[in-house]
Amino acid sequence: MLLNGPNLNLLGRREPARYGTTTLAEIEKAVSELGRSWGWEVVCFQSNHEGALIDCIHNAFGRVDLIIINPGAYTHTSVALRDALAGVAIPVIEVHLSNIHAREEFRHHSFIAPIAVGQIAGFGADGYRLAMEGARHYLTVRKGGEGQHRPEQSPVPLAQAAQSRVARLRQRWGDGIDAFLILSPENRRYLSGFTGSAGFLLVDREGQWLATDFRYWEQAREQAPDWTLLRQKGAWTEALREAVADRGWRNIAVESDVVTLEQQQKLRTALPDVHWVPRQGVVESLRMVKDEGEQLALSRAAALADRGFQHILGYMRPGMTERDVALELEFFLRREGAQGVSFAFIVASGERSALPHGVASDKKIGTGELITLDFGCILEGYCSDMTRTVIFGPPTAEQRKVYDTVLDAQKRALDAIAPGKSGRAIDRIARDVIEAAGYGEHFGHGLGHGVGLLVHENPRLSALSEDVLEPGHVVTVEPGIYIPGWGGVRIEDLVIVTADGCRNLTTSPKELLVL
Ligand SMILES: O=C1C[C@@](O)(C(=O)O)C[C@@H](O)[C@@H]1O
Repeated sequence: MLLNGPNLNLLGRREPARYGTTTLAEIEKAVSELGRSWGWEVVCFQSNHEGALIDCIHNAFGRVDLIIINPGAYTHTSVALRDALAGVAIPVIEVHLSNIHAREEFRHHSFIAPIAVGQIAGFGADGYRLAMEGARHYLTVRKGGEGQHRPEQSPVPLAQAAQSRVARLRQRWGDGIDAFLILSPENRRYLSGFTGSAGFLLVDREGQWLATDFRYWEQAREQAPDWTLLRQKGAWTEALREAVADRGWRNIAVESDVVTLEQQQKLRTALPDVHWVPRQGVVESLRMVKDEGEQLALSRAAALADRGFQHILGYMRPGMTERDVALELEFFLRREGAQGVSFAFIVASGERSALPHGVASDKKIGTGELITLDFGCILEGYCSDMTRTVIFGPPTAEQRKVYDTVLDAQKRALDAIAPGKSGRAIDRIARDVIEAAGYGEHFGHGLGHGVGLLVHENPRLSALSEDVLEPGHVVTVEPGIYIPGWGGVRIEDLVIVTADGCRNLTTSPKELLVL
């Protein structure tokens, strides 16, 4: 949606030396046509009245993916316009024809800029085209999906990525190993691209085999074309025995943190001469660093969760049960293309918000209660995870204090994230803030965890963590304060560690939303 504020209807004749000669009608036409060429529908609106602009923004809730706005003089005066934009939580790009920062002092401040994705100023009418380019970039790259369209289901280029993963596995599995047997479903998928629910992988120095049963033979050929397919017809250990038979392998590594006692016995019985070498976390350590395709899938999953939050804000009312809210949220995410949810959603209100993992119950949500919503969805196999705490009705001083403490802790931890920092150090930064505010005993869990094919994986941000952050790590940052009998607050974003800090995949507003 393109919004223009007061006096911009005069463009073309208004101070042409400053604002140019292009009319608003010409700008709106150009923007609409550009949008159409990308398959977008652009709605344009101009008003000289603050209230009319605010009504238009309210109407956009749930219907519009992004707002490009030149608020005119309201830029510098209107808290109400800013609140409307923040309230509907639609991403905003602010545009000005003139460079407001090079003009009178009173034009230097914008009430809109702090809640905007970005600001474009000083390029005349061309600024609107630049804003459109910015919108396109934001919606496709940063938010991970164009417009209201379903998130693109294009597969992460797994087959290609998977080959380099196998090469890295060979480098890392250590000396004296003839082959590696992979039984973990996530590791199987990560290395081969095969998404079926059953099967195993065998990798030696030169070859790679994927065994699966009749249900998946076609799928396996398509998804894992570089793997030699072992058609499993009976017990999986039988297929394994045949595959290993004449190869002369003595030492085969197994995932010691995955293999059950029963599987261990079966392996020993099927291949008594093989020495099964325990190896822990080898593939998992590769999985910690997400490649480009994985980062894209994760950012899409996070963007969909953001849209889910926006949707549920408009749906929630006092008197609904936590379960009503969780169901609607899940239904929305599934309808918008999620393959599944990352975990059973947490919707914890009132005293229940003191339960860090208060899965949605039949409790009715009341006015004045803090409500913690912790949820995520799966796209292309990759999970998202986010938490926001909101309230119906004005917060008490204590609720505000707890909220602000958690927010401060979260922001400081986010600011500190960078390659080379330890998970323990980042956890400490958030914990110090919470301890200093007197709530130390009420923050009993770690600050964050890695997210990928599993919603909880390494690296960890916690007091016990040995992990050191690297570019490509994807972690949650989720401090919380939980006071039994009173309630709690948690705020959680999902971020990618970059070369010089982190990129936040969660873009939902973080100031306390009073519904
Ligand atoms: O009306 C306008 C136009 C403007 O938003 C611009 O586009 O440069 C800058 C504002 O300061 C001014 O009040």
